[in-house]
Order: sequence, then C-alpha cells, then structure tokens
Amino acid sequence: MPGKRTDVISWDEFFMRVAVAASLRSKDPNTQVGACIADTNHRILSVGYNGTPSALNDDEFPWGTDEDPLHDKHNYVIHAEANAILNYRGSLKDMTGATVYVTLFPCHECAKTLVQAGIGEVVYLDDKYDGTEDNLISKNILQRCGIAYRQIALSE
Ligand SMILES: Nc1nc(=O)n([C@H]2C[C@H](O)[C@@H](COP(=O)(O)O)O2)cc1CO
Ligand SMILES: [Zn+2]
Repeated sequence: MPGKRTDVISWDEFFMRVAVAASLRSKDPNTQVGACIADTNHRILSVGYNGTPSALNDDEFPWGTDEDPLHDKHNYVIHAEANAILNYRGSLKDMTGATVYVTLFPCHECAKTLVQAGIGEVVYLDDKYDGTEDNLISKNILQRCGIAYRQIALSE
C-alpha cells in the first residue's frame, strides 16, 4: 500500500495563496491586495480584494493618486480586508477568533474593522508601508486590542 503524501502545503500557505489569487483580481495599477478569512476549523469564510464599490464603473475611475481628493483613488477603493468582511454571508459570531490572511499589512481603518468583526489573528505577507504613520497606528490598534499579527513567506 502506498504511503500518503507528506509534502503538502501548510494551512497558512494554503490560505495565503488564496489571498494572493484574490489579489490578482484587483484593478489597482499600483498595489494589488488580497485577503482570505479562515476560521479556527480551517474553513474559508470569505475572500476579498481591493476595488471600487461594485456599482461604481471602474473603467471610468481615476486609478491614480491626486492632490484633489475627488480624483484620488484612495477615497474610493474598498480595501481587501474590508471587502472580505463585507463579502461574508454567514453570521458574524462565527468570525470570532478567525484569522485574516492578507497580502499586505492592514491599514489602521481595516485594523479597527477587523478587530470589531472579531478577528483574532492577522497573518500577512508584505509590509511595504512599515513605519509610516498609518502603519504604526494600525499596529498600535492591533496590539492594544490583543490581536496577534505575524508575517509569513510563501515557498517557491
Ligand atoms: N492593507 C491594505 N489593503 C488594501 O486593500 N489596500 C489598497 C488600497 C489601495 O487600492 C491600494 C494602496 O495603493 P497605494 O497607496 O499603494 O498606491 O491598496 C491597501 C492596504 C495597505 O494598508
Ligand atoms: Zn485598509
């Protein structure tokens, strides 16, 4: 009888690869972010990526950064983590203690939202805004709320 395969990918890697796949749907030309929320039983609850509200035609959308807030993408895009929560069809009580896998460290607005949704842990790939004011506030929020965060890398 053949033995079972043992070189399978870990749960961390599996959920992060789902997040990476979601990020490939992003229309943002500069930063594509994906998020995958998994519960403590290793079930995927939801997935999201950064994009405009679906009713807003993203072909007519200014995808750049602009001094004029009316033409700055940051004021229109819903972040990947927020979309993952909004896409969830289940009961929020089942999100308690879940882990969010996100390809980029959450901003401080998403940090607040994730905490309030009951997320228990943040696992991230990249932290390209490490040390910026927003990033420091985000880490402060997570630390003060007792939400652990850790960085992982994907195997080749
Ligand atoms: N964790 C995050 N999740 C996200 O979905 N985003 C989104 C918002 C924008 O669409 C894009 C950031 O654009 P830029 O400032 O790097 O050109 O990524 C950004 C962050 C960073 O905190
Ligand atoms: Zn955010």
